[in-house]
Amino acid sequence: MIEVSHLSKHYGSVAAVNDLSFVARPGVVTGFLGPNGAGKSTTIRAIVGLERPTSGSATVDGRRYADLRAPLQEVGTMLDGRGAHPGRTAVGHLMGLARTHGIGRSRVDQVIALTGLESVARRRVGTFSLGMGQRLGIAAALLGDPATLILDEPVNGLDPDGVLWVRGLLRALAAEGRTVFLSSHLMSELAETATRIIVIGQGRLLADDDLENLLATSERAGLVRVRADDQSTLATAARELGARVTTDEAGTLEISGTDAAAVGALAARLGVNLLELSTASGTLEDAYLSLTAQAAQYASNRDDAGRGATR
Ligand SMILES: Nc1ncnc2c1ncn2[C@@H]1O[C@H](COP(=O)(O)OP(=O)(O)OP(=O)(O)O)[C@@H](O)[C@H]1O
Repeated sequence: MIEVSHLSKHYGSVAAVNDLSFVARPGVVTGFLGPNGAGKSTTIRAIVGLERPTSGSATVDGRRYADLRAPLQEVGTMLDGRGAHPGRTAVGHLMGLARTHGIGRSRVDQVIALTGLESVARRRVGTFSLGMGQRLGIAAALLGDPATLILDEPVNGLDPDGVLWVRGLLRALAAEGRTVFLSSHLMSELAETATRIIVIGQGRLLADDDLENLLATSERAGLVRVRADDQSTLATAARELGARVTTDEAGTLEISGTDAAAVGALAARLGVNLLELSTASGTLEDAYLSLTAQAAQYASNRDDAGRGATR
């Protein structure tokens, strides 16, 4: 379990992380999301002991990273897929890490097999594609069979097969009871892999919720999309019943304030033939954009209020 409690990190006058608290639980894939500069890397670096917090704390299973007896066996991290020396082979890199932690050759072979690197295990890391480098980073993170995994952008550079493989692997690792914490700027990817989402902006917590709940807050959730042979008659009637009707770029009607069954029944009463009738599900992207827009609005109101007070 990862616990971040009232964590703040200031660089001079910049508050990279500002009184941030959240918990990433075992058995769950937790996604960590935020715009560029939101403070994700700083938070992750504080969790793995690479940054000293200005105040607050970040612990793994109740202990600071620096106090872990065998970090590799407790927390697997992939902060940079290209962490290995280019002149080393994949197996050489993993053996080097394994030796410092008393991990045997058989575990090295296991993680090489698990990450699909058998055919390139003896190639120099400098010749690896971005995707192979990511697989090697994941292999290194798994080496100590840790209960907690922290992965920064794990699907970066992977081909579609690789992306599917990472999704399956991370879900399986969480299903074994591990804490899986990953950051990604690919929202659709996070929505496919994580079931809990933490969103930060300007160093502060914006949301910490189950994916399902976040998706339900998306403005598009429940929007009825319809194409028909006489859209203007249908649109007028729907508006008269109090629904809000807009048209997307492709000419499809998007109706809110009602549901698909009611729109279907209305069309039948009017004698309008439906060509398509569906209900849009929310996307993480929508939910995220509305959260970050609210945060920007709040910040600008706060700034305005501050300016007003000094006038
Ligand atoms: N060593 C540092 N010195 C000064 N400022 C820093 C330092 N590291 C980060 N910052 C600043 O802190 C803020 C948060 O940066 P951070 O890298 O944690 O964000 P991020 O969410 O990881 O962004 P990205 O998605 O772009 O990697 C930014 O304004 C950044 O410029």
